[in-house]
Amino acid sequence: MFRILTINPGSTSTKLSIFEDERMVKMQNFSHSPDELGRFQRILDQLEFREKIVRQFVEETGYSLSSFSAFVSRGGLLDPIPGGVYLVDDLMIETLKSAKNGEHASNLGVIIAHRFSAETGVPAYVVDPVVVDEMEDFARVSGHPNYQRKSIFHALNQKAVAKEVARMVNKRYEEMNLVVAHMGGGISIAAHRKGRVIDVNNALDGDGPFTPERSGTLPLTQLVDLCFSGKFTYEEMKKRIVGNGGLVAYLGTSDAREVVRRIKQGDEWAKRVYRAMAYQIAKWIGKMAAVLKGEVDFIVLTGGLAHEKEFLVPWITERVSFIAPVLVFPGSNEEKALALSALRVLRGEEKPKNYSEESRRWRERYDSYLDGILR
Ligand SMILES: Nc1ncnc2c1ncn2[C@@H]1O[C@H](COP(=O)(O)OP(=O)(O)OP(=O)(O)O)[C@@H](O)[C@H]1O
Ligand SMILES: CCCC(=O)O
Repeated sequence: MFRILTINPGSTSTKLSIFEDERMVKMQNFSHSPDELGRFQRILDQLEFREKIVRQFVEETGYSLSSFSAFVSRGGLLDPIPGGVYLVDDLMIETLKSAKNGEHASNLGVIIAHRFSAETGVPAYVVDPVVVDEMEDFARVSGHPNYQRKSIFHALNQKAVAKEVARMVNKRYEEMNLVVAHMGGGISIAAHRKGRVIDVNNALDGDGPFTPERSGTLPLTQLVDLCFSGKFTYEEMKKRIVGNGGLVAYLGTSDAREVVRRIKQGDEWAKRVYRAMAYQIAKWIGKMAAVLKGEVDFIVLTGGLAHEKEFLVPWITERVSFIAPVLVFPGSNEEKALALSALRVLRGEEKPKNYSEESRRWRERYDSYLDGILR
């Protein structure tokens, strides 16, 4: 029997679980209030706080860290790599500690898993980090040679749900074309072609539909004007894009349940904003259907917002169901996806990838793309 600890830190939560083979024996979602996290200036400063939670969670089960077969975490803002399972290595930790690709709560999970591994000799893995990049070169072209589109998205849940759909219809993921919309605090909408995510909005950097807490794509010239108006600092402008954008900016809440409550009480403004979010999501699904040349087996809605079946899901569905059947997988399948990936490696069914090698290979391909673009 293999015992696996999954570590999944999000912007407002730390989700932990323990699996024994395929069986989940414990799962807990620790929510962190803005007050609790507000005392930390940088995400990296939360490391000890989050690590303590993980240690306590394990201690309460009565297991020792050395009784585990693997520690596995959702990866963070590493250098771009293809999807898969990766052995955590020193280069990964260096990349995340330097935050050279930015800060994200998922950076912490990898560092914690690596610490546990150093302490016990048990291997640590990362699965489908947010930087998974399988984009076609076409999709990287932004409209100006100085700017390249990037692939940053909910790779772990997107791939887990896509594989679940394939299983459901007795096909392999590599045989299917899907448009998957992960709709959480951030929203990513991706074209999966035969097992590769060939295009997706950058869910973290102001690209895509607006979301509960992010602005998505904004009118560029207005944004530039505001940046140079002298009214806002760099940090304030960034916060308008991620954190205080979207529903938070329009309605003062990121909670879809609160928005639904207001709509039911007759709040027409809340209804208009929420409907606009559904409209933008539908437009991005349409874009990804065009990427797949209309050859779409299913459209898949997932993430926390996919629970909201009274307004949001029907509003999206009415605009996109002409493309392909719409499937709804509320919430996320991340814990199971992490554990099953580690299990495949532990059983010798899959070989973990090497981060240093894959990121170097990606960089070489990217450099040759850039040579073409900047020529
Ligand atoms: N049962 C539910 N009914 C309606 N809305 C819900 C429900 N559960 C969660 N949501 C909404 O889903 C959104 C958050 O989704 P989720 O929990 O997937 O986000 P997250 O994990 O914080 O961020 P991300 O998915 O971007 O990593 C919020 O707007 C929340 O109000
Ligand atoms: C970018 C993917 C994860 C998130 O939205 O925070």
